[in-house]
Amino acid sequence: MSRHDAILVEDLTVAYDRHPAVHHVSCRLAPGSMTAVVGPNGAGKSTLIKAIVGLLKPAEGRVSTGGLRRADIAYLPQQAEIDRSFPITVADTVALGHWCRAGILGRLTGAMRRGIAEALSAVGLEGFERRPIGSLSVGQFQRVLFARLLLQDASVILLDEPFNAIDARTTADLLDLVARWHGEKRTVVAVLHDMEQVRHHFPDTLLLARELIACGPTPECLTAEHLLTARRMSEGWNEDAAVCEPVRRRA
Ligand SMILES: Nc1ncnc2c1ncn2[C@@H]1O[C@H](COP(=O)(O)OP(=O)(O)OP(=O)(O)O)[C@@H](O)[C@H]1O
Repeated sequence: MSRHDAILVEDLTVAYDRHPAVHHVSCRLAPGSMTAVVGPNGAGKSTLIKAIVGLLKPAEGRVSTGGLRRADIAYLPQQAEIDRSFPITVADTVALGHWCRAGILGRLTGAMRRGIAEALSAVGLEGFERRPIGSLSVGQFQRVLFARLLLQDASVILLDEPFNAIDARTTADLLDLVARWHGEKRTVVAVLHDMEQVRHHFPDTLLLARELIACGPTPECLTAEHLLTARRMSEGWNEDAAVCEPVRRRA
């Protein structure tokens, strides 16, 4: 695991067809922090995560990932964005965690295979190596993706709605893994909808409604007042008319 400086988001605007989904957001995610990203539907949470990973380019502002290489940043997209019809085994899916580091031309060594077996055991899927991923339940597949994250050994781990449609038992097991990563001083950022989960497990929160409402210790961010502000801003947002001024000046 590589050490890194804080992740800095500075005056970030990310737009789709020039309509901003994230609007002039600035925040700092300290190394080793564990932050929940929350906000109403369509608030820009996934967009912010994708911009931090580098999958979306800023229309304005910038993201600095503390001197890390792309391989040091692990990203788990929403399950809905992952094609499970691809005929690939559990072992090969988990092995992708190695390829992120070794490159796809590397060979699976005996040590790597042991690593895969250990990671599967850690997520409660011992002996699942040969199963095709298409045959797994939603919860089992999420466990596989967490095993892959374990192998990737990244300094920064970004999770987009990791517990959406996941059963309570699996959620509890995977939350334990997230807490373990936090204990290992990795930087964890997770998009979440369950406020109780956030209050219980995430020391820091970033509340978004396209613009930043609050960022910092969870008890200070998740106040009734901030949540109301986020809801009102989200309801008041005009999808069609909101071409970002700085973007328009540039065009
Ligand atoms: N690929 C895309 N093309 C055009 N617009 C998009 C695209 N992806 C997202 N958007 C729009 O950007 C806005 C923010 O979407 P985003 O998915 O980032 O929000 P979110 O907070 O993650 O939402 P949810 O909680 O519903 O998952 C929404 O209005 C959405 O419709």
